Amino acid sequence: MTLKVALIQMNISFGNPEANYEKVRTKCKEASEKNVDVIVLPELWTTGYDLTRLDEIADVNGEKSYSFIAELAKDYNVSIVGGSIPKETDKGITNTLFVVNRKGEFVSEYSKAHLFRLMDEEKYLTEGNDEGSFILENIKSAGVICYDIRFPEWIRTHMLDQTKVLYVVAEWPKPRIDHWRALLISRAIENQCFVVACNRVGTDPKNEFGGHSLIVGPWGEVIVEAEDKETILYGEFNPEEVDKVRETIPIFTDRRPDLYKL
Ligand SMILES: NC(=O)CCC(=O)C(=O)O
Repeated sequence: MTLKVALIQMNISFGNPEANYEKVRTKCKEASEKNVDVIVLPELWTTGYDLTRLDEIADVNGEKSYSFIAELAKDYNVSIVGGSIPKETDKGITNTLFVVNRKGEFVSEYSKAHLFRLMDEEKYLTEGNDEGSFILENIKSAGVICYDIRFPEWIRTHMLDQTKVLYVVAEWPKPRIDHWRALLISRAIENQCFVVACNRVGTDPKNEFGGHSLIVGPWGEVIVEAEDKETILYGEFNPEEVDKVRETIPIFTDRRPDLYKL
């Protein structure tokens, strides 16, 4: 079975949720016309990194964004890895990814575990403490957020249970786009999984973002890759290929956790 995915590599209107909702609505409609199974959005797509105004513009309990995405999923008969949004909770504002299926039903949510100091996240956001594993389109999957990919032990934690697809949603700046590519390819090779990674483009007052959304296969091959312009990146792959790679080089059998200081 092949999985058809669409990655919405968009510019994000700084601190302007209404403009971003409208853009996401248009892009999801366009992607759904290609009969994709899964649509993926970038990190903090409702607000961008307008962190100093999160008290005003974060989504209370994530309710508005969640219903918006659930409605789109139902209308267009598509599963959605809904990027992430700033979610106002009792414990603070989290950078939260949520996933809905084709019926618009809630599948899972995950709050970014590693906050990125270089972009002041730790001053305005509260870190998550739970894993991002879920089943989507009958495939064992996981979703993490941007800086999380620099922590191979965290990604490995998600991969120990036959997970086949890792979704990554990001706002990754252009000056480190080589890291983005290298880290994603490394995570795919070392975990023998598909990596489906959606970045944003454009600028905000402090950063220029690098795009290069991509899909990597379990041998580390780049299946499709965007440039640094706004686009919808389409890709198709068979998640079962993971099993062949894991049989050929059985790293999950050969690993020696008894030796590792983790
Ligand atoms: N939004 C992010 O987490 C950015 C991470 C990043 O740029 C990095 O170099 O890591």
